Amino acid sequence: MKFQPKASHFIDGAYVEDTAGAPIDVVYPATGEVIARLHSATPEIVERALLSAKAAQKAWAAMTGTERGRILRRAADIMRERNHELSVIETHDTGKPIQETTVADATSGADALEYFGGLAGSLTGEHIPLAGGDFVYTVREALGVCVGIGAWNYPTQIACWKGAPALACGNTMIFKPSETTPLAALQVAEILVEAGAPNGVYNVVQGYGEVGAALVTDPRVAKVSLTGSVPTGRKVYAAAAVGMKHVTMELGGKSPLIVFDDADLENAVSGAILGNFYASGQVCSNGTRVFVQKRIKAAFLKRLSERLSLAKIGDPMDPEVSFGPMVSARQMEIVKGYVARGIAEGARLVCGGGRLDRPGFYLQPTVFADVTDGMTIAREEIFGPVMAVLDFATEAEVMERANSTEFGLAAGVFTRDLTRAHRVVKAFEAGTCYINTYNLAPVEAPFGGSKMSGVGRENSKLAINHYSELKTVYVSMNDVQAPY
Ligand SMILES: NC(=O)c1ccc[n+]([C@@H]2O[C@H](COP(=O)([O-])OP(=O)(O)OC[C@H]3O[C@@H](n4cnc5c(N)ncnc54)[C@H](O)[C@@H]3O)[C@@H](O)[C@H]2O)c1
Repeated sequence: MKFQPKASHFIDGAYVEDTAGAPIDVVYPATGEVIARLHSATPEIVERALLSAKAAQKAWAAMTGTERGRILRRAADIMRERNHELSVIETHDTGKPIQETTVADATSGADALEYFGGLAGSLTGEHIPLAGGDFVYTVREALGVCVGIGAWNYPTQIACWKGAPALACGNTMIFKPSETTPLAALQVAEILVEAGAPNGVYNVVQGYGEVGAALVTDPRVAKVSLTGSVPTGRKVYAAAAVGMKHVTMELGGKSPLIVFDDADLENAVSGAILGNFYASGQVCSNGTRVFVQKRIKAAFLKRLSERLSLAKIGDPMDPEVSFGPMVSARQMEIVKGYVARGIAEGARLVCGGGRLDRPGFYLQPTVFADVTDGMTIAREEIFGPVMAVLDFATEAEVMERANSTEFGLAAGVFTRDLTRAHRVVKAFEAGTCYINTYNLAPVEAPFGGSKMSGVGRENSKLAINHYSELKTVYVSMNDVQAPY
């Protein structure tokens, strides 16, 4: 098989196999063909990974941040040099067009390795002067062994967004990719070793939910960072709480994108396309509830339909193709179910809605109009190429409706009125907001959700706080005053 890795897991600097684990077939979403067969980690494999990560951690943390950072930055360089090869793997793992994976996956992973590699040498505590010459200093310390658990939409990016800050702070990591897309993280592990990371610093174990659960509950693990759905997040957060572990939760969303009638229409349509159809709609921060002010509704829908007809749907390895298949038959069926619910509940199908007559898991880019707040497609995360367009009249009304959701990952507004834009953003109950654009996630900016969409932030300097803790040291310069 063309994409068969040397073995399923990467532990202590080497590939490791245990065929006793349940099989994991890797399916190329564009054809349905099995391109690799891996095995879920057995308890022995999980134990080996934990021993390896635990054993490597102290020495890794004892290196200077500059030394650790140099390794991460070297890994970033290797990832960029191999961008094409890595993008081909990512496309086969996920089905995302090579046009997308070339610019948004290994490159985004490399950005994280470079950024946190750059920060690693500057991680310090502080000095706090007190009365009488006493003082406190704080020491920024690694947490220990961190577990990263990934979703299937951005396998390379997630492996790096979690690994880079964890390693920069002196932690070691065990990363469990999604069972749907297990290939990319192995490449990240190999590259880190090639760049000079000591054995055991970054390990990859494959598996289904129970492997993730075994890692989360192990007492040797200090922190868990999950990217996944809200139901999984609830379980993982609860399990981590038993051991009082640190957590980062990057979960799902049903984000609002508000288009006022003074917006630049072409930009607003572009934003709605980026926020609904990139990666065939399989993006957590997607603005899937598009609120359009009534006066421009017809023009917006007309232009949106015209622009969507320009999408080139097809073989994701064709560099001209801009829209590929869903990640799996299962996900495609889930999304088809939502399309049927949309129709049954009275939404108006403007375009798409069907499966393409070709092998693979292709659904057309789909737009519903006249969607109302109570409809299933306006309430639940679909995680596919389905946009719901809702009408609104006033700002006060739309803000109330936009926030009326348990989710709070992202939100966006298109308007030429800057005062209104900032007022709207202030009122959004969401972690990541956009004014006159959508879905950009540069490594320099914090990314994450409010409400049920998550806890903590990835990227930016803030991620350092989530992968380290401060030790407080009180130093007395005076005699000790005891009462007796
Ligand atoms: N906020 C973000 O940054 C972000 C990014 C990408 C995807 N997502 C979300 O991820 C979801 C889609 O991904 P998915 O279907 O892979 O999500 P999922 O929740 O089904 O699985 C996520 C990961 O958790 C593991 N897992 C499942 N049960 C577990 C358990 N009990 N203990 C430990 N691990 C367990 C899975 O094996 C997988 O690796 C969507 O909801 C999407 O919004 C969020």
